[in-house]
Amino acid sequence: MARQSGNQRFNESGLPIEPVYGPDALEDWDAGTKLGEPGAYPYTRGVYPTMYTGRPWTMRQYAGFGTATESNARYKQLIENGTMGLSVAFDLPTQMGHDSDAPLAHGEVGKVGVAIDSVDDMRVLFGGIPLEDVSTSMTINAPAALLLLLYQLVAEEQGADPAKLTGTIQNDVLKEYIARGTYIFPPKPSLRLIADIFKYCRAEIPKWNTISISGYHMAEAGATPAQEIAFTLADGIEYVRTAVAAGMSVDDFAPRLSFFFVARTTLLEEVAKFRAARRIWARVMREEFGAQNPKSLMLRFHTQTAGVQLTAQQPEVNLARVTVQALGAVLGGTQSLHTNSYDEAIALPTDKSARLALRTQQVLAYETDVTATVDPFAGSYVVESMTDDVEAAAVALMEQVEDRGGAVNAIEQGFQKEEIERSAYAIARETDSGERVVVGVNRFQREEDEPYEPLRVDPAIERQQCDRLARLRAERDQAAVDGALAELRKAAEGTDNVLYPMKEALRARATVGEVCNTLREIWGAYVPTDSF
Ligand SMILES: CC(C)(COP(=O)(O)OP(=O)(O)OC[C@H]1O[C@@H](n2cnc3c(N)ncnc32)[C@H](O)[C@@H]1OP(=O)(O)O)[C@@H](O)C(=O)NCCC(=O)NCCSC(=O)CCC(=O)O
Repeated sequence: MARQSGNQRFNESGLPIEPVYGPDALEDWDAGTKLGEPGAYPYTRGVYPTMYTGRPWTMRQYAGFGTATESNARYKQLIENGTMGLSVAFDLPTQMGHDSDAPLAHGEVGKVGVAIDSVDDMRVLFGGIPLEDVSTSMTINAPAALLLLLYQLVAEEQGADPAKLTGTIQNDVLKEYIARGTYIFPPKPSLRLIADIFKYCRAEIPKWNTISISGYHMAEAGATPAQEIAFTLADGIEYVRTAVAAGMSVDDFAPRLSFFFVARTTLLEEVAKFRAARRIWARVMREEFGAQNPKSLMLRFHTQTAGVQLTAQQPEVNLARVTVQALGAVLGGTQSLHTNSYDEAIALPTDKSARLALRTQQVLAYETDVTATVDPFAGSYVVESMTDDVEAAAVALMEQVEDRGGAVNAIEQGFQKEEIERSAYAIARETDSGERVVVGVNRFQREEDEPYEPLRVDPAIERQQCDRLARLRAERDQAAVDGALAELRKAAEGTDNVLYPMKEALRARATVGEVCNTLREIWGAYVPTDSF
């Protein structure tokens, strides 16, 4: 919502927003250079010439909880309801590279996602789902290589050709240091691992999107739209530099970089943000990195509607919020979309709320006219002006990151985190004072909400998962596991690609925790230098 100071109103990025925009707003504006054609440089109008007139975005609902068996059932239900791609949520122990029976995992098994300890669990997770035919996103970062290899192992067991596998691993560790927190190793070995993943995928799984460079979590932590894209693109630049320094040519990996942003209820600014992000990335890739392949210049992105804007009070109102947020993502040209369930501010989505969230996307895709024409806001006085404004603000922030020596150095100096904290504090202050209206929270409240029965994860799941692990350790060929982990250790100490020995260890049924612990012993664990 627009904030006001005196007579001047400001958008979420803190930039002035005028009550009326007219031709004078675009006086020096040149459609040829600012817009180009859809599917052509600078990709302001979208990455594909036909966009949704050719094919709708991928409806990709993020899901996963409890054991692999329960999550498998949810995926099948989503597919039956018309979801177009899978998106796996892992529990915290898996995300941190701990087995379900590790002391640190206690109380967290299966809570915020599915618990995956070994290839046995992965086989159950995708049982009955032909992996050659579905595209799967996995929200996994520090242990991304492991989960990707487990996926490949299960796909191969199904008889799939790895060259045909499509999907995405999040694999974006830099934003974990800034906003999300599931890092394991320090930046240097983390970046080396990411370069190993880029090389491995190019050789073995060439259609896989190797990373999902994410601003979503920064936005959820309070980043403004300009900060969200600036810090995300700055992380992207760091990854490109890392891969180039590791000996790859930019066009060998850049076509498989992907991005992930939030969509807020401030629809006009969000559309401007997506368009600005595409323009900046295309320019950076062409001018700074000399990319030649058009696919290297295209910023392809997934969007999730803003969870932080959902309220526990009067939760059905969230359906309206999610619709507006999703509409912004579509008008901004997203490639893939997750719409949150209306009950997500309270608990894990129920079957019904998950279905309603997907139905929201289907209404937008099939009952409205926004898919009938590409980039409907092109030439709009206000949206083009805002696109320029958000772009300029983001570029200025990216320069501040560069002045600090790039994304990693800026992270080590606490720059991005401090900037985001400042924005989050401003939002909290405005909400408390009522300057920022949140329907049902600081205006239009009700005395009593209707009763709501949330979905809860059964605590017995942890016991079951520990029993599975005990069985696995008793059954497997321990000498084979030890030998494979020794090979992995050797590669991690040297410069060989770690993914090849890692795959053999996982095939021999080494667990996620055992593989990560082997790497922890060599690479150490990251300790944040927090200024808060
Ligand atoms: C690139 C994206 C963004 C989208 O990939 P998709 O496969 O869905 O879409 P796509 O690449 O655009 O399209 C698939 C294929 O169709 C083609 N295609 C699509 N539209 C076209 C058109 N109009 N004309 C011609 N071709 C077209 C593309 O070229 C591509 O083929 P080719 O490939 O052959 O060109 C990917 O990375 C992705 O799916 N990301 C999802 C990430 C995600 O779900 N994250 C959840 C995070 S959840 C989270 O983190 C929040 C909570 C937490 O903290 O845990």
